Amino acid sequence: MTNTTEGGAGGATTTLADLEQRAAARRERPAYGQDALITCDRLVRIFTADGVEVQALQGLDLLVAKGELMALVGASGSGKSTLLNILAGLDVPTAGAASVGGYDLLDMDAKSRLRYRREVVGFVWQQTARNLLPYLTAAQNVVLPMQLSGRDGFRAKRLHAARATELLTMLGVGYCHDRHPGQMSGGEQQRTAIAVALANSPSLVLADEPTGELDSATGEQVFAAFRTANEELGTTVVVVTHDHAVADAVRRTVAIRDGRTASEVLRHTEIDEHGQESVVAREYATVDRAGRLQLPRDYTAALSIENRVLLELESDHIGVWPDRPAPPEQD
Ligand SMILES: Nc1ncnc2c1ncn2[C@@H]1O[C@H](COP(=O)(O)OP(=O)(O)OP(=O)(O)O)[C@@H](O)[C@H]1O
Repeated sequence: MTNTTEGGAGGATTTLADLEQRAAARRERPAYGQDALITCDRLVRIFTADGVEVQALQGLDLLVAKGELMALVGASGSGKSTLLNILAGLDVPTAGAASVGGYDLLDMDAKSRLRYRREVVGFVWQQTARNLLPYLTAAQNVVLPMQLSGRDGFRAKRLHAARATELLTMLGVGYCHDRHPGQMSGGEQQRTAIAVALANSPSLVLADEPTGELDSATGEQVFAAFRTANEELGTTVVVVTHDHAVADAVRRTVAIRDGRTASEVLRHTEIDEHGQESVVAREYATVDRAGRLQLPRDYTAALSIENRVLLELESDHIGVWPDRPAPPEQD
């Protein structure tokens, strides 16, 4: 039997066998985010302050693969810190789904939340003073999270001390081993903070504006330390930043607008016919799970697009046209 239906845009004929094939392909498609380290699926976070609701995240979708080094950017108030706090296990979303390394961030009891925060994720804050305890040396600061995660005894102590030395050296601040934060520069403190975040070998390190308080040369050194952690240890790194030098130095920069991922820039290296290497950046708009797309504001403004557009499906692209009033009918 060959039932046929008229297809949508092109009016092509679809057979029953085609439909069965499509249904089978859909069944076999891997689940959303199956291979990702971070999966955010229609994530919502609503805050209520003085009886007023603020929708900080409004159905945010994001996948981050294991081993990525990526940046999150966006205007003030777009929801970046809210997302980072959720991924850090410090805040709980109102709705949607979020998981990191198999931990469901909406459904963790107090014990697993503590284990998650100690062992799966490391965090570096913008304020250097918030990252380190002032009365401990750099090495003691790095040892602390290892002690807190429960391993103790003489052998453990030796291993902790050796790991602290190794991490500080790897990040270029081995010479700060016995210094207190007050005896270190802002950049040295931030690199030590990265060592602290890496102490328990987390899969993920999150950083909120880690170069925000630093001059550009020092900021570059701190970013280089994140890159070292990513390349040497394979740690996935997500950095929220307003710093163009950081946003331009990663392979993937995701922009958040009004609590949703709006666009992303992907960069790759190309080699021309003379063997010259150059980094090529392409900007993409994000299509969410429901097929929604945010058009860039300057594009909509340039064509005076307001509340609707005409769409035309072509064989290899979709045309988006401003809605123009129909010309007056001729008598
Ligand atoms: N605890 C809270 N209570 C009430 N509203 C909040 C709370 N935290 C964040 N918000 C609101 O949620 C929205 C998103 O805030 P968020 O801090 O995530 O933005 P952001 O993109 O990190 O901004 P910035 O770049 O200025 O740090 C803002 O409107 C903010 O005022």
